[in-house]
Amino acid sequence: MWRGGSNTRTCKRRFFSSPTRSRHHRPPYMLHSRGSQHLKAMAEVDHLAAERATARFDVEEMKVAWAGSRHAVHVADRMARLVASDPVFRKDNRTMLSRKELFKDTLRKAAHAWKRIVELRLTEEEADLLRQYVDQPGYVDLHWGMFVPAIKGQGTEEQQHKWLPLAYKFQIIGCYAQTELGHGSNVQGLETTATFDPKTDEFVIHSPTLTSSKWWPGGLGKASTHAVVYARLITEGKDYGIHGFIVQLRSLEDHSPLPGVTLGDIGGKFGSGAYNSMDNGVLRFDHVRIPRDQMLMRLSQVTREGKYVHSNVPKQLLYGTMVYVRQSIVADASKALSRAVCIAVRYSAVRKQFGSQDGGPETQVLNYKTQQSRLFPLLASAYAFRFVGDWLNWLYTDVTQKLEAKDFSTLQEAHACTAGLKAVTTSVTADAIEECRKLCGGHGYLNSSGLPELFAVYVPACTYEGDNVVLLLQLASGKQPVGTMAYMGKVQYLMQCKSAVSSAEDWLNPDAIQEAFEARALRMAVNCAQNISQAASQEEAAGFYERSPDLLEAAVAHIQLIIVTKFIEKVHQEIPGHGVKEQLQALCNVYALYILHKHLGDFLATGCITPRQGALANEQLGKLYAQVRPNAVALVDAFNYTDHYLGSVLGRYDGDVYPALYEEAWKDPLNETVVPEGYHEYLRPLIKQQQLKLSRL
Ligand SMILES: CCCCCCCCCCCCCCCCCCCCCCCC(=O)SCCNC(=O)CCNC(=O)[C@H](O)C(C)(C)COP(=O)(O)OP(=O)(O)OC[C@H]1O[C@@H](n2cnc3c(N)ncnc32)[C@H](O)[C@@H]1OP(=O)(O)O
Ligand SMILES: Cc1cc2nc3c(=O)[nH]c(=O)nc-3n(C[C@H](O)[C@H](O)[C@H](O)COP(=O)(O)OP(=O)(O)OC[C@H]3O[C@@H](n4cnc5c(N)ncnc54)[C@H](O)[C@@H]3O)c2cc1C
Repeated sequence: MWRGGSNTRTCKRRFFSSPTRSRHHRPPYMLHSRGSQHLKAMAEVDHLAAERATARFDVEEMKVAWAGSRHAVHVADRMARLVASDPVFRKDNRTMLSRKELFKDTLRKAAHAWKRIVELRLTEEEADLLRQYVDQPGYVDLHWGMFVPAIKGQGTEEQQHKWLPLAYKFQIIGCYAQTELGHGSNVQGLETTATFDPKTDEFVIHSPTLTSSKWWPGGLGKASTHAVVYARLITEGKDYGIHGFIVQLRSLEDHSPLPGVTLGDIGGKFGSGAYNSMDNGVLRFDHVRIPRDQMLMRLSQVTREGKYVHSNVPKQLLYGTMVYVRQSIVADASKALSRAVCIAVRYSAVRKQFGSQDGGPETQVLNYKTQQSRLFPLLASAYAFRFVGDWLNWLYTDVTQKLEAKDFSTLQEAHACTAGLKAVTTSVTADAIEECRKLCGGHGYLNSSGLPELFAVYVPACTYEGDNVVLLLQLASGKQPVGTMAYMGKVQYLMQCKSAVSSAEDWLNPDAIQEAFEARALRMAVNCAQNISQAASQEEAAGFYERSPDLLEAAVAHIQLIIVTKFIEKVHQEIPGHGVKEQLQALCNVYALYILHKHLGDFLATGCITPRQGALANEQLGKLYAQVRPNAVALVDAFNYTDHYLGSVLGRYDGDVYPALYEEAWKDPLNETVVPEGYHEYLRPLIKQQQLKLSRL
């Protein structure tokens, strides 16, 4: 009832472009020179072979651990290769396309993807993987990711019967129109109205103010024919708050807006290429009439007479589609992060700087301890997010089954976990992609590194589906010591326990880690509660408001505890494959001790550990980095990404970076002519003028 969608593991949401200007306009000397032959010969070398040879574990088995099963590896392999081998899905110069070209290319790719899905009779799992590997944000993401789930979760059986077959066959295209110009986070503050007219048995959908214009919905701007619109339900003169309605926006004959509907795209967004393939839209209604049965009536109904009836279920079930997407965003975080880390690790193994003695080899930058201390925690985080994402998917499935049986007991826990994990994993991932760009030095700033676009596509995840700060503040309400909060039941012990760690090796004990993280999270929560009651002698809300920055930090501590706990639990399981478990154990320790080191202030201020124990954790972290180093390239190989999906000259599997960088540069439109456009207009007159001046001197 609450979930809106299929619980297939969901992932990225992008669709991509074919280059329309991919000709190499190289100067003649490039085409026939010895240099060119040299580049060709170089391309046959696997520059990372030596790195792969040092791995102390079975990479194929690690692929299984990462993907979740042998079947998952196999299906992902097939879909990735299907996309990589199809010229329509080329994406190598997407950042050079104009907005219009990019959007048209997105439509083309989506149509082609659908054709292949139908021709090959792909399963839902395969189709979704294909969508991910096409890797270009587009209307289909919102159609499948939010429109369909909203109808499934909030529509009655009859409504599902009527609308879902149309959506499944793309006879209609839908989007999720909730956010308005004036309100996004505050859903209860939305202004669009849906007023019931008993005379005609219709709702009148209206945008009463400028700020009530729908603003942001993906797929709305140009593609969608329909939307699930969230509006204030008014009947018998009373406002019953926000409800969902299916509204047709465009003609199914010629795609023109229906009478009373004004809509368009909201304009260019951050970065080149990136999320600009998506038509985020604006929408206004001028007294648009829809039949009463287009209100999504699973949770509450309006009768023919106009009487409002609310089923005996929590009203927050209306937010179910958002919860569904939030859990899929957590699964996606590990994908985006692992892509960035894969690029940075491979490139760091190829790149050499300094350290040459008497003409000997220079040092691979991956050997610098500073590079390791910046990069390996991100590698560990990718694995940590992967496993916590799997767990969250399980939790989501579990709560959905309970809700079907009218058991609402785990609703709050599921909401808090999805909100908190969405906030923490997306914030860390966005920062980590930028860090990976820096880890790749100057070349990381080139579009051909893949990192600028990955960042630009990813960073709005910190905002959409709930601003991360707003979501973290949700954790502060309604805490009961159940599920992931169960440790709070040990309040007496955790408030006074002292860590027994006395050597660096002691930090390898999962119980020591677990206890320190539990004590820190609990003490921060208790401190907040005490401070709130002190700050607000009169009213709790005032104290909450006053101490909300501390609440944020306490919420992050709680979520980090969940991530650490789920990683530890994963490593305790049976994991087949030579050395696989040991590597995951090392990464789990890196993740936990890195968080401990980074947030040392919290652990010290709450008295969970001593400064000496903090120093020992850092000492152990250094040892773990040395352990990870020979396995680093193999650990990113285990993500099993094709070069097409990575889309990075720096992250190439063969590590043959320099010829690729060199080749890529010549594809830039600026290199289509040897003498640039504008030379005769602006450069030549300037130079000539200066020459003339000089000759007069
Ligand atoms: C061609 C190819 C074909 C391929 C076919 C393949 C098919 C495959 C199918 C799978 C595809 C999957 C694709 C997925 C891809 C998805 C891509 C998505 C891209 C992202 C787009 C982004 C979209 C959006 O951004 S939509 C808009 C999102 N907006 C928000 O998130 C708004 C945030 N605000 C809120 O959520 C709320 O307003 C909130 C929670 C901040 C405050 O709410 P409110 O004011 O009502 O409540 P409170 O007073 O704060 O709380 C009261 C009470 O309720 C509890 N509560 C709040 N929310 C919930 C909840 N959701 N559940 C349960 N409980 C909740 C809250 O904790 C309080 O509890 P108390 O106990 O009373 O304290
Ligand atoms: C790329 C993209 C795609 C999107 N797609 C869709 C879509 O398909 N459908 C749809 O309906 N919407 C969509 N959205 C809208 C998105 O869900 C909202 O932008 C998001 O929920 C944040 O809301 P807001 O813009 O109102 O931010 P605001 O709430 O205005 O945030 C501004 C600042 O205020 C702070 N803030 C707000 N409230 C509080 C508080 N209570 N306490 C402390 N700080 C607070 C925030 O932390 C932030 O720093 C999309 C947005 C983006 C960027």
